[in-house]
Amino acid sequence: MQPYQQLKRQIMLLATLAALLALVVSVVVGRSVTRPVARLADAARRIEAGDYAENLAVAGDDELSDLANAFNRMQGGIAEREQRIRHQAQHDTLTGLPNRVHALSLLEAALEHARSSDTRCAVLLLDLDRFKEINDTLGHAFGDSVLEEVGRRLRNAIDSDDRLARLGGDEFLVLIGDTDQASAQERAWSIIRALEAPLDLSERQAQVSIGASIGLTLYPLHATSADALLRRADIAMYEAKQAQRRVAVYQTGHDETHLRRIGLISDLRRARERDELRVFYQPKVDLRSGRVAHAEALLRWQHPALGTISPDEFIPLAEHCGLIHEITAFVLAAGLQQASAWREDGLEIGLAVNLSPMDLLDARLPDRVAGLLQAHRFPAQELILEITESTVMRDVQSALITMRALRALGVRLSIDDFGTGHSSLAQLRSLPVDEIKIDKSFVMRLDTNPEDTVIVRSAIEIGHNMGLVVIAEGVEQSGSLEILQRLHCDMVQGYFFSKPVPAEDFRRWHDDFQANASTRSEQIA
Ligand SMILES: Nc1nc2c(ncn2[C@@H]2O[C@H](COP(=O)(O)O[C@H]3[C@@H](O)[C@H](n4cnc5c(=O)[nH]c(N)nc54)O[C@@H]3COP(=O)(O)O)[C@@H](O)[C@H]2O)c(=O)[nH]1
Repeated sequence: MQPYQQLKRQIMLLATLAALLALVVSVVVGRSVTRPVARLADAARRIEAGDYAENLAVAGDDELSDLANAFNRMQGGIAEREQRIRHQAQHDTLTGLPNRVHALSLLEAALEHARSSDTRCAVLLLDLDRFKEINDTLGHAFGDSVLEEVGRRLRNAIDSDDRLARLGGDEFLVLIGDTDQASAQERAWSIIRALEAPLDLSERQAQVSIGASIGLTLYPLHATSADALLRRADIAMYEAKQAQRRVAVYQTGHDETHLRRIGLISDLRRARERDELRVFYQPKVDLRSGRVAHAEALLRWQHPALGTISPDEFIPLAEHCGLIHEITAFVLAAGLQQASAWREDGLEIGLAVNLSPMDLLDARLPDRVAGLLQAHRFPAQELILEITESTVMRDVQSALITMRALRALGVRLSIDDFGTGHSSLAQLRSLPVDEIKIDKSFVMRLDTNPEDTVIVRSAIEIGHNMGLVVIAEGVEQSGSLEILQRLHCDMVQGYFFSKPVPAEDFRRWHDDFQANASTRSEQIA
């Protein structure tokens, strides 16, 4: 029995040892599998939380190491894609510059820095001139190339500490830290100069000239919040554009004008469909025949709340917001319809219509004019289009293309506001025009200001030497009329004859004028 008991104890001992060994082995094996799996689970949680900083340590070359390597590659891929998405959300795809959203956070950061370091910073809002025409006439792809090149020029023009962004469309923002007004203005001018040379669009084998206007505000002088600084920079930019000053610093108190402007722009978009636009007519009188040669179409806006708005105020707004082509088309159509109706009714006069600077850069204008002349069966030579001298001189080459195309239709052209645009005689001689209109600022005080007589006399001589018809506008007094007759001016226009009036009043005025022809010829002759 004893040997049996001993054997049994030995078997029990061996069995216990075997069981213990199995337990130890299973714990060791289990740990070598669960530890890496737990580390992978931790890494997955980090990635989920957006933390891609740490890679998993990889040792050995078993299946678990392969899995860890795959995890690291996946983490790298996600990090890269996330970085790309973040960059795309904050940058403009065309120029690669920070976009509006990012620009605002850059501005907030710049303001925060200026506040904490008690320094000043400047906001420069840049808007390209003529970009809309380039886009409209040469196409959006061409416009995109222009924006890319402008982005490159601006990058080169700014200092390394400045921040540059594209706010959208043709609007760019430059932030300058730790600066003062004089230095910021100097920087603005160097940016303007950088855009002066024609843009070389090599991929399109084209060159295009484009200018810019910059509005400037300073923190904390002009405002302390990002929103107000940007808004006031926009006000200054508009003023720079209107006054053709290129760079303007915000002037305190100009916000109300800006608010009225914004309101008017939004109302102007609906003015036509609400039937608030009216064309008035003012006579252009031929001094030799004593007859009315043309009726000049002058637009009026009858605003339902603000009353009559002057074209001096709303035409620049229409140009700014891209409505001017629509407005010009409206005046041309309404004027031609009215003048045709008068002609059918025995009143054989021509029509004069004003073109705005932007119309002259619109390559589609000649076709539109041709279509309207045909639609109203109006003789082309009886239509005279008035273009201001400064408009033509701003971009003579582009203006010439449209002017020649209009002239080819038989339409006549007049240089309006003559004497104010500083054009040289050589430039004038090269223009395909038929008439010059001496600006009213030289004519209105002709009877009392001898210096004006000198200017008007030389303008008449210049016009006649070039074989052009000369008209003087702003004739208010009989004394001025007499001087113009003595100086052999061909035509006159002004309140002395009639203010611009609605079509029915014009017709009545004209019939009276004709009926009193003999009395008048004594007066005029
Ligand atoms: N592109 C377009 N421009 C237009 C259009 N309609 C008008 N305008 C331009 O707006 C400016 C102001 O025009 P308006 O208030 O109509 O003034 C005209 C005349 O009333 C004024 N005038 C004429 N005679 C006299 C005068 O004896 N005294 C005096 N104080 N003012 C007078 O001059 C304006 C005519 O200007 P002009 O075109 O130079 O002949 C003006 O620049 C208009 O051109 C439009 O449809 N499109």
